Amino acid sequence: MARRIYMEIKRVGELLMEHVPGIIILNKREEIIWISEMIKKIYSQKKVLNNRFCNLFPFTIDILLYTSKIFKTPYGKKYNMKARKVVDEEKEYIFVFMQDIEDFTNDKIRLYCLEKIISSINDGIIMSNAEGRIILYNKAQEKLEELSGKDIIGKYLWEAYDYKAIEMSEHQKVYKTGIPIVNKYKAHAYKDGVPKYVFYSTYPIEKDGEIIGAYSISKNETMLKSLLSETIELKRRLRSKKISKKDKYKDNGTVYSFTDIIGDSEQIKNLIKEAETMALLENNLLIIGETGTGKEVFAQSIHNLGKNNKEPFVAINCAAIPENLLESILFGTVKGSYTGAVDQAGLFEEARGGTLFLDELNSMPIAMQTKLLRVLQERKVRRVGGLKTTSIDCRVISAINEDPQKIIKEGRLRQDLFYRIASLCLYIPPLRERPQDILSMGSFFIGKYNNMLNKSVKSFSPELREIMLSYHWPGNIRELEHIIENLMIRVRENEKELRIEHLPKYIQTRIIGENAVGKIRKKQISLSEILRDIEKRIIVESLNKNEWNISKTSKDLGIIRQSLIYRMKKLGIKSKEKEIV
Ligand SMILES: Nc1ncnc2c1ncn2[C@@H]1O[C@H](COP(=O)(O)OP(=O)(O)OP(=O)(O)O)[C@@H](O)[C@H]1O
Repeated sequence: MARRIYMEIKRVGELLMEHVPGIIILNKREEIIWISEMIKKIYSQKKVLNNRFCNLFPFTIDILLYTSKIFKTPYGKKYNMKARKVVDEEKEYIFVFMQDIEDFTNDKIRLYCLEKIISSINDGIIMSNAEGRIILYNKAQEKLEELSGKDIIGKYLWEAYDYKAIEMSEHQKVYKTGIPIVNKYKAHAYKDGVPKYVFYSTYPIEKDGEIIGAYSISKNETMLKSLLSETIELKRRLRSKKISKKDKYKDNGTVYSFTDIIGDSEQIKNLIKEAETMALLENNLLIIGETGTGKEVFAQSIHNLGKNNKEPFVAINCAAIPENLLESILFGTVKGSYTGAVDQAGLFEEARGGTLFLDELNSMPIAMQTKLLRVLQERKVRRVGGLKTTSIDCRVISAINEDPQKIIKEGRLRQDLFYRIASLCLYIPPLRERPQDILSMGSFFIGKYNNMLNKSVKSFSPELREIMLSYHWPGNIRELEHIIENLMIRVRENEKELRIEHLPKYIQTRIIGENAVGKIRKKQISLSEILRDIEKRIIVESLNKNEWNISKTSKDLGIIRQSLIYRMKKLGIKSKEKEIV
């Protein structure tokens, strides 16, 4: 019988070894009856078996049953030790577990710990892979969207969220462009027809220069509400103190004026002239332009040229604020109107005498648009929960990043509100329609990062310039700056020219791929020419990088010398190209 139980206990020990490799089994008299392979590496089996535990270790079993202890071997290795009692057929056994502390750096354990952390944090996390399948959905996200991770992990995003088109998936957008989408407030999930709004940002996951997926972090709205109120309160206090006069515009809430606007194209020059005229009028103004085209830059410049430029410029991004909070932020609150509400002026009151800039107005929910329209018509505002009305006395500049006619047709922008906010209209064309500005702004950003990073870059390589001119710049100037920043980080201190190879791989694929496909589509060039062109470009870039040393270049490209020489001949690469690239 005893033998059977011993075999059984030994089997349990072996099974447990999968999880904790260091196991010692003791009988009731605390004599060691079995040890795992890992313990055999520390002590000789002869010395250990049948010996009493207290002869070998500095702790009593009673202590280890009660709490875990760190044990240091004579060689300096540390183990975490704990004990558990097992009673079987009235026999008592004690299992002592020894966990290598450094094991915590093992991938398996690290992964386990990360999973624990992800499931216990307050922020919602959802992650998808390259195909758009959901691979992670934590508990907090379940709470926010009232969906179950069990049901949706493994599904495509568009299946899980019932999107009408794959393009509606922001994760896929981020995966394809590599550009994060930040501070969104939107509902993707619906419970019994009720939208589950979440406040979130989506980021790409980059590994070895390639994007392999995307993830979003969603915030808890209640917490966010109090944070936002605090931020607004802080801003107000800062503004009222007018801390510094060093920056010429600091005390009115702006940083840009027309002199900061860069661009050599006729379009931008005309636009500045148009905007300068509009600055002298006091009508409400609508600025239309894709994301990152400089709508806020123009709005601030217009304010600073206007006669009320000493008064505040107050900006709010309508897409970033939860719907029920937007109303209190714009119109203000009266103490007690909801839990935690204080007597607080809204932004309309804050902007008195100056300008209120409503960015991404097209994201404002329709119900809120109705309230805004009423305020603009009556030119009076009433704080949430209050009875008293206050006259409003500010210029309203709004910005939208979509075609107004289209969103009116789709019912996302009230037509009457559009007429109210768009007495004057300024349209900023996308960067791809003003190629001259791509280069002038590019040079401006080179200068900016030369200063910041202590580098002395002078220009773009001809290849890079060509690619930049034919890329379609969906993120406009913001994206251009992001790309130049990436180039400038990677270019070496002694280099004078930015080249394609200075870009991370995922950006290269994004901009080169599109360039090539664009040319093929326009039938300007055949696929084989494109491939030849890319091959030539990569080889010449690498030759330049390696100062035309054939051995170094072939190593760099991962091909043998002979193959490199053959390809150079085939592609007509001669060393004179050193000067032209
Ligand atoms: N003409 C310009 N000259 C200099 N910098 C510019 C110009 N246009 C845009 N920028 C820069 O590009 C970035 C984006 O500008 P801005 O925030 O004004 O764009 P936006 O159109 O308001 O974007 P969004 O619609 O996403 O709010 C800023 O860093 C700004 O400094």
